[in-house]
Amino acid sequence: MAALPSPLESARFIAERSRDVSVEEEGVRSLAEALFDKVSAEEFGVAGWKCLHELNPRAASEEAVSWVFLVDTLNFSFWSERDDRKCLVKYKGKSYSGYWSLCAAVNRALDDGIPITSALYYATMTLEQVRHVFRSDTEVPMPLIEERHRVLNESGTVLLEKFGGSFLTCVKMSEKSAQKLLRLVVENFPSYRDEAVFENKKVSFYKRAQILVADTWSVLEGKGDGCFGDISSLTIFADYRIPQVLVHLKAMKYSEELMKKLHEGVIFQSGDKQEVEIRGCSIWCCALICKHLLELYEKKGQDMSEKINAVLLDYYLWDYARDHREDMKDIPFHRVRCIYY
Ligand SMILES: Nc1nc2c(c(CN[C@H]3C=C[C@H](O)[C@@H]3O)cn2[C@@H]2O[C@H](COP(=O)(O)O)[C@@H](O)[C@H]2O)c(=O)[nH]1
Repeated sequence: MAALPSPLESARFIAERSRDVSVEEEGVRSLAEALFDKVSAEEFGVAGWKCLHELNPRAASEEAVSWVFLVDTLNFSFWSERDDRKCLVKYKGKSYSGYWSLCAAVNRALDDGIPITSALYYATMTLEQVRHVFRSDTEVPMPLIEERHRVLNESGTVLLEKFGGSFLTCVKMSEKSAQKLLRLVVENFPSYRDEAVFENKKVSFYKRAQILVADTWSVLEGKGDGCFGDISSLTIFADYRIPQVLVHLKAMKYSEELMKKLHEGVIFQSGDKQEVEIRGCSIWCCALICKHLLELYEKKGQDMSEKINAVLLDYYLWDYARDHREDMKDIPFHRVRCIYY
């Protein structure tokens, strides 16, 4: 399979030609300055993945890696048409929405003795079993449940046939290279092939493949099989929350025409020109923020290349978006129904 341009090369290509989305140099600079003190905090580092999120596994075991693979295989499209009618999953007395509703449903199933993180189980799960495991505690079901069923069967079958049913085996084959693991995932698991065509050129985003590598790095705490020497080569993960927060923080800007469509709640198709511009510019914008942050520290004689990378910036911005929903309500997120993000 001929390799496509990397997500970073794709992002640069898109940002240089984008018409409805622009990266705001001044906004990038001031956001980097605003983040300057935050990045040296403990929770900004890889430890934040566990200490900030109660549903994430505590262990760094094979089972924890299997949890990550299952969750990131289903890590797409949680947004609801109406904010007052959405899928919620109750777990240990707390109600979770969006991405966290997925994690809550997985942990609920495990507590109920359902081996949901085992490829042997989800490779042959029926649609009814998937509906049961990922059932909502409201009348609104989790979106794209049929696609989730298909993707589970497909990924479980590949994991059994090629990696002995264990994603840790795939991780070990990457020999501590994030890029090699990314390639192994994209080449072997079709649902992770998050690609598009922009101005007649193939481009890649690999949002779920990259977040899978990042979450594997996080769950293994950057140690042992998860000690990826090239983790900084990953980009942010082009979902529907990061663009929203970048526009809110004025590092990125939408044209009036695009903003109008977003306010009208237009549903975009995966691969639409404006959708590709939103995703490509988000990746490029965050690459520039990381670059500025490193330069700001360099000026102070500090090499922060171990502490600042697109993965940690992404996690911070995504959590920020979660915690500032109310402040961001004037910036609509772009709506796509797809299995890629
Ligand atoms: N760029 C980026 N996108 C991310 C994540 C995560 C979950 N990662 C967390 C887990 C541990 C880490 O510490 C992260 O905090 C989910 N998503 C995407 O968001 C969307 C769901 O949003 P909402 O409807 O509001 O729940 C959907 O496209 C989903 O694929 C991330 O980290 N980065």
